[in-house]
Amino acid sequence: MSDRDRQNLTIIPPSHPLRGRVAPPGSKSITNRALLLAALAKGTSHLTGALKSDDTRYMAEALRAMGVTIAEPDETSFTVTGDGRLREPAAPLFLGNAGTATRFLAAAAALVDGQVVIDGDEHMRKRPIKPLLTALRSLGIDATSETGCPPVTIRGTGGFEAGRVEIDGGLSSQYVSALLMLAACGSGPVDVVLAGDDIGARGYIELTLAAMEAFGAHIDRPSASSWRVAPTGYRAADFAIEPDASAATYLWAAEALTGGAIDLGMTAAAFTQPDARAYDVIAKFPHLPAIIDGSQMQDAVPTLAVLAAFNETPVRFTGIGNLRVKECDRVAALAAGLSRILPGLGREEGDDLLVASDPTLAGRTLPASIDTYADHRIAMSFALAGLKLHGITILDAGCVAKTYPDYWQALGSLGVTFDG
Ligand SMILES: O=C(O)C1=C[C@@H](OP(=O)(O)O)[C@@H](O)[C@H](O)C1
Ligand SMILES: C=C(OP(=O)(O)O)C(=O)O
Repeated sequence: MSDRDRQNLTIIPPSHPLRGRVAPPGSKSITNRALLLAALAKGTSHLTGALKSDDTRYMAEALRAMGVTIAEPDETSFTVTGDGRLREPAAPLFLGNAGTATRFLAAAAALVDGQVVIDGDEHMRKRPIKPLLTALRSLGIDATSETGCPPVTIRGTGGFEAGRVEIDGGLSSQYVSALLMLAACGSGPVDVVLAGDDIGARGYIELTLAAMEAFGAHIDRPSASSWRVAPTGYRAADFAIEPDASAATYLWAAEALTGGAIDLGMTAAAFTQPDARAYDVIAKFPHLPAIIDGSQMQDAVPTLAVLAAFNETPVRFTGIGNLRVKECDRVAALAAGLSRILPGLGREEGDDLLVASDPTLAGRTLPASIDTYADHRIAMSFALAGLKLHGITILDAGCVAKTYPDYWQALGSLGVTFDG
């Protein structure tokens, strides 16, 4: 099927362990950081190993609309030429449901001398951005939204007041990353300081700092919750993007569930993204721990939750409150999808997800249509259930195009077949 099809797919459980070689696509998180940093740099940057998917296309298109030249020499490369400035776009920037693009550009738009409207689809319009706007305003930037979610209007003056900015990253670490990337373009040093709840996925901040440094930024770390960013701006760089660790989790889980061997072309230890932590948890299957704290590997939680259904013993997922403000309410979507397979298999308790687990599930016929709520991770994780059960249908299977357009082909290359 093509990337854009919005069709339903029934997975036929393979009668053999999944074996073969599948290289996951480039990291979404790193590609969208690199695109922005390269766009803010003077000169030409070559990004290789990049992801080409809905989320990165939205980012690239938005940057083009702000005057950046972006060529695509091949399927995994971008050549980005900037002059250190972003220009006022002629129309609102539409960013679909790409959280990274939306949050990162809402901050970077402060560098435009003019007005930028940042908008997304109906899902993005429910994802909070107010803490980021509050922080931008404290830097003297005119940033508003009527609902606390996109659409957002930034009326920039081409710069901002350097100084100190506090940010509450409790709902999304992307707010912190967005401010950090903006901070290097100030007229003086900027202190970015965490306020309120600690951020869940700290690993994403490390990814941001590493990408900034690769494009010439200087960052001091006076404490575990503050960063001093020097006013260096960015310089063009040749930058290799590693494969996507969240995408890798589906392959690791497929391997564990079927007793197969899938060669991803790199070891789990070689990833710098937070979701690579899931590898060690998946390796324990079918003896997953009774409690899994998902806070530091949030995007891997759907993968782990579906795997947990086939575990020997039940699993409680904690630290996942902000999964409710991702592409959909993932705590609710996981509980609903699991319970569609077998009533009570998944249950919400506060913000925790309880997976009842049933080691006798494998091999059964349990017809279930899984509503994906246009969420790529719900589609990709429930496909794993279809490797062991007859009758699993993924609705709107094309939504995987957000971050892994070739997902179904990848499973197909391992011998999985589909109806639909
Ligand atoms: O910075 C990033 O690249 C990301 C941060 C996480 O989001 P939150 O910080 O909103 O939790 C993660 O879920 C998202 O897929 C990518
Ligand atoms: C939460 C996700 O994406 P984003 O916030 O970048 O839209 C995700 O990819 O699981």
